[in-house]
Amino acid sequence: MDQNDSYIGEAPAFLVEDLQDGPLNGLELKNGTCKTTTTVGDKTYVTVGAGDGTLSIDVQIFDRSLGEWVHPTVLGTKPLSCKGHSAVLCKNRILVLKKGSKSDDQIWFLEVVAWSKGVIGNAEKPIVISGPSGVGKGTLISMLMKEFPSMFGFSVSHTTRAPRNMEKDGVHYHFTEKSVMEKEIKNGKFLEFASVHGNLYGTSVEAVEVVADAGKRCILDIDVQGAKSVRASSLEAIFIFVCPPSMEELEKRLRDRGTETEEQILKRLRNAKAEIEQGTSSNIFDFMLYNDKLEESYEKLKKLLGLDGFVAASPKSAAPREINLPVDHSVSKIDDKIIISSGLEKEPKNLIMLDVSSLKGGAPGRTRGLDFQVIGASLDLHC
Ligand SMILES: Nc1ncnc2c1ncn2[C@@H]1O[C@H](COP(=O)(O)OP(=O)(O)OP(=O)(O)O)[C@@H](O)[C@H]1O
Ligand SMILES: Nc1nc2c(ncn2[C@@H]2O[C@H](COP(=O)(O)O)[C@@H](O)[C@H]2O)c(=O)[nH]1
Repeated sequence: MDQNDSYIGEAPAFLVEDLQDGPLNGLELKNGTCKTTTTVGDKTYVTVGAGDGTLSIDVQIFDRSLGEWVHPTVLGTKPLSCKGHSAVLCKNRILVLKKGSKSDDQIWFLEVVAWSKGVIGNAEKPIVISGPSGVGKGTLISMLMKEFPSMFGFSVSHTTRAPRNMEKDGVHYHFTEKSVMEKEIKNGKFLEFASVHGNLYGTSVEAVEVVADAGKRCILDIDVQGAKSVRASSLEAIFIFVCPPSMEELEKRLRDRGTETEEQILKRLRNAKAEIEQGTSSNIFDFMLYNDKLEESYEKLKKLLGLDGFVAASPKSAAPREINLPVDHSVSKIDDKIIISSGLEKEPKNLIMLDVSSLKGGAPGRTRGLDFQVIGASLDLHC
């Protein structure tokens, strides 16, 4: 272990020396370009990058009141390290700017302590569709995605159930071993998960965020327990419960679909009763949709999503706004503005002003609502 490595419970000598001078905020440490310290209350958060782009940026905490190092379990997808990074405290989160990284990988938030990727702009609220097995959720979602392919994207869940004949891994589900999924649940990969009809199902944070990253509105097809968990999470969504016209009709649809064994059909029908009771009586759902006649139900669904009379346009070619972050930069903060400046000493400074006044969402996943302005001609800006 060299002097740049950090120990759990013991402060490396060079860090103690740096930290003795009092709280440092967002400054890179003397001994390494890939380490920053940010102080929040009693704790100094040290982000450590390996610099080779393969390992992730590590987080260590120096508890100043105890004089001890803490190595926390950090939730969320971790950013890979890079040529170096800067950090600045804003709105109780640490904004980390990665040097020399791709435009969709430059801005991260460390939400004391979970990582969430910083994204320019906002996304429309995801739509959670729930209801008993066989009611027609998948059918309605397919119709919506077929008519509005550029508007909606599907959240591909993980499941431990076996694939059906026509189902493709990565398209309908991520089919996963139980032991793998249990480990991933422990690692904080899932926004929600539940045991449904004897198998594990879960929505990963990434499944929802990749859809929004592609500029589409995300649709989740999940059971009532999952909807309840999402409702309790930081993800703001619209919740729709799909009801069958009768239990007889639900049974007919399940049987006619021909994808389940007799035992599974009976299990799903038993669970349906509890789901309908919960779905219709709880405060989880914003809308009830009775799926009797398919075409009529589809029209109602479009209406409640504000899509009635809406003509599907061809995809807009609005390119995402990207910051071209200078590799060598310094960071400072004035109120809700983060000033990123580059340019050699005595040369005119190139400035990017990152506006964090409208931050939305947060860990786990993405922090949206960032905006920026470029002040200075020589910075490339892809707009
Ligand atoms: N309004 C409807 N009238 C008649 N049949 C329907 C209607 N809606 C869907 N179906 C049929 O019912 C069956 C079940 O539909 P679907 O697979 O979409 O249900 P689901 O709610 O997604 O079920 P699961 O939760 O098990 O995935 C399918 O064969 C579908 O074609
Ligand atoms: N809580 C979650 N429920 C999910 C998820 N993905 C699907 N589901 C629900 O499971 C049942 C059965 O689905 P099937 O494909 O086996 O018929 C159904 O009610 C789905 O809505 C998930 O990620 N989380």
